[in-house]
Amino acid sequence: MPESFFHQKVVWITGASSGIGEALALELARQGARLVLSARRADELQRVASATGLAPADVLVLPLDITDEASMPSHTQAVLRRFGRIDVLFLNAGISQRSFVSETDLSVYHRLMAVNFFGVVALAKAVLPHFLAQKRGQFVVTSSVSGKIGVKQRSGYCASKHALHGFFDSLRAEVANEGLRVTMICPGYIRTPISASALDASGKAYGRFNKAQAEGMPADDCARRILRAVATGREEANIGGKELLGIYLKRFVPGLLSRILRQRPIEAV
Ligand SMILES: NC(=O)c1ccc[n+]([C@@H]2O[C@H](COP(=O)([O-])OP(=O)(O)OC[C@H]3O[C@@H](n4cnc5c(N)ncnc54)[C@H](O)[C@@H]3O)[C@@H](O)[C@H]2O)c1
Repeated sequence: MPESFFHQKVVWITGASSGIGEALALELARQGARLVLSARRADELQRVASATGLAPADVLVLPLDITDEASMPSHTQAVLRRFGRIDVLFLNAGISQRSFVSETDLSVYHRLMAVNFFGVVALAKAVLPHFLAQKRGQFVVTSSVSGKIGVKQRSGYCASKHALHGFFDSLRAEVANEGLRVTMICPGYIRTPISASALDASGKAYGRFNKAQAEGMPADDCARRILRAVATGREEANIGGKELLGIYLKRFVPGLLSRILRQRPIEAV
């Protein structure tokens, strides 16, 4: 990958306070990007900003709650006032789920869709007019293997990630001739604290670290692969270990995948 791709680019990352977003921030800084770091916790974003080693002029800490849809245009204006443009938008913030459909409160589905889908759509729509005006810009969306297949205890999470593919495939078709790009990232198991903040059946934090993530791909390795996919203009990239096999089974032998997923013990997910 030409590491110069991100040099001096203005890159906005949501979910930058932890996990994949934090790893993206550190690697992008190393590759010479200017960064906007967003998530809810200002102190954690400040910690990441310091860790990048960027000069204050090259990094903006912009706390936001992605579910506050109405505030996305003003946050976008704040970035434009500071840097004058946005080149790449990483729509990465997200939360997961650990609960069976039969036990899950409807409010949990609303929350998952608010964070993982409607918040993402709201920010993408706020930035879109700017991308169209400059006839350039790249949306990078962190979906998941769960955006391609449905698995136990993730009904709302899978639904929200599947929805992203429908929305952003449509957007890609609409704006491709305007010079805009959309890259969908489908990670498998990545070593981050995502399971700790996952919602249980009543919407409380699950609070535990799952073995699958603990033994997954290191977040910095994932971040480097994401950046390679973005720099080479990929429309979609699957990143992870043997769990990616599920995506290919779904495409070519869906009946076999369905049998495997039915028999899969809960502890393995
Ligand atoms: N870790 C994995 O195995 C894995 C696999 C596939 C996809 N993903 C996806 O990767 C993305 C990043 O997750 P991660 O694994 O780094 O987990 P993480 O929990 O470490 O990071 C999630 C980030 O999203 C932010 N966030 C959550 N709710 C928010 C809100 N309402 N407003 C603003 N920011 C909010 C968090 O503060 C955090 O910065 C998510 O979209 C997740 O679905 C993760």
